[in-house]
Amino acid sequence: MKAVLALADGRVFEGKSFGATGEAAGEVVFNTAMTGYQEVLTDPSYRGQMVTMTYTQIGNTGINPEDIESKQLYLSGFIVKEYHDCYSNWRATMSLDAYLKENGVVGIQGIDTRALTRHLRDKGAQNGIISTVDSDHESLVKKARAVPSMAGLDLATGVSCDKPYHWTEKLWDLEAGYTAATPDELKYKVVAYDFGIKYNILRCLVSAGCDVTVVPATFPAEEALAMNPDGIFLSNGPGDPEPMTAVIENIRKFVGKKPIFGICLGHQLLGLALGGKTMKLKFGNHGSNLPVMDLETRRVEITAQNHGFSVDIVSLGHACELAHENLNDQTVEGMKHKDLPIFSVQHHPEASPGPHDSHYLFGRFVELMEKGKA
Ligand SMILES: NC(=O)CC[C@H](N)C(=O)O
Repeated sequence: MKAVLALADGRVFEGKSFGATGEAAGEVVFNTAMTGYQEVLTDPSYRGQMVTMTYTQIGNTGINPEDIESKQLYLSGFIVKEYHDCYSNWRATMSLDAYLKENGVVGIQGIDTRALTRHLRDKGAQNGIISTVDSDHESLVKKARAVPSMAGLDLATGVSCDKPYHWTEKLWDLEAGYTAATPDELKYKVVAYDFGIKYNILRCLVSAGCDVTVVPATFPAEEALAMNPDGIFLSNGPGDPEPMTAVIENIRKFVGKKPIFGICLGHQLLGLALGGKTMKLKFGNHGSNLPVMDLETRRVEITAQNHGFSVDIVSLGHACELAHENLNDQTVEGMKHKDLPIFSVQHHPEASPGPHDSHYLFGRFVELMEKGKA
């Protein structure tokens, strides 16, 4: 069946349908990871977006029940060059096509994803429509233009959990698979704010020795402080951080009281809570091969990223300093408070399926909590 992708600026790509049929809308972004499409599909931070993979063959490893990053698929469309229905992996239980169909995600295959990526890189990420029911270019472009802009959208509050819960699962082990931590392994009490949290972040926290209670985005700081945690964690999530004013106000109440660690949206919300500003980037960074320098050690790490917004470090004045820098576009990759045990990164140190270069950041959080206890 024919499928068409139309962008708001009038560019149109014709391809073939895979996954669910129908019509989907969202901001079109490109992801440069060569592996891990399943993690992309289940990353809540992609809510409201349609993702094109720059890697050309997608589907080869099928879908398995262990590599999901959340309870459902959040992106609204999936765009690939060459879909492979014949999958091969020892853990796979179904094909990507069947998975997208089961979850109602519209896909398009057989388009020139290199041309699409170059277009997005030159013109910037923009809204689009994938359709299997309308093939009229003019009508589709019109629909793409009517999609609301990502800037100004609070999408995170809607993907958060409803009530607090406890997480005990550790990182995956080749022989044992996923196992739960025993109480004696968990030394640091952490309240983790869920703005669309990825499972592997929770596993990294637990494997680093954290006793994790996950709480909804709107959970009052007073109640979190009453739990007497050793540290506060702020998660990744979709959308623009700026409209999340109540959440930002809530985060401010932890400053000076507890060690804080933020990842991606959590990092941006922390920047805003500390009085800084955020901005939308031209096309952002989405992939698992992005070089970053830790300015403290001068070590370069290859990171996984998925963001369209960024913190303006200058707007933070003298409170925070730049701690990590993106070596591709020189954007703010991490910051740390000059006087308080507070730090955050724009990239994803939990990176599942990898790279694991930035795993040490969970250790840094634990060190801050250990100092706080002492
Ligand atoms: N992965 C994330 O947390 C993404 C943060 C935010 N939604 C952005 O696009 O920049």
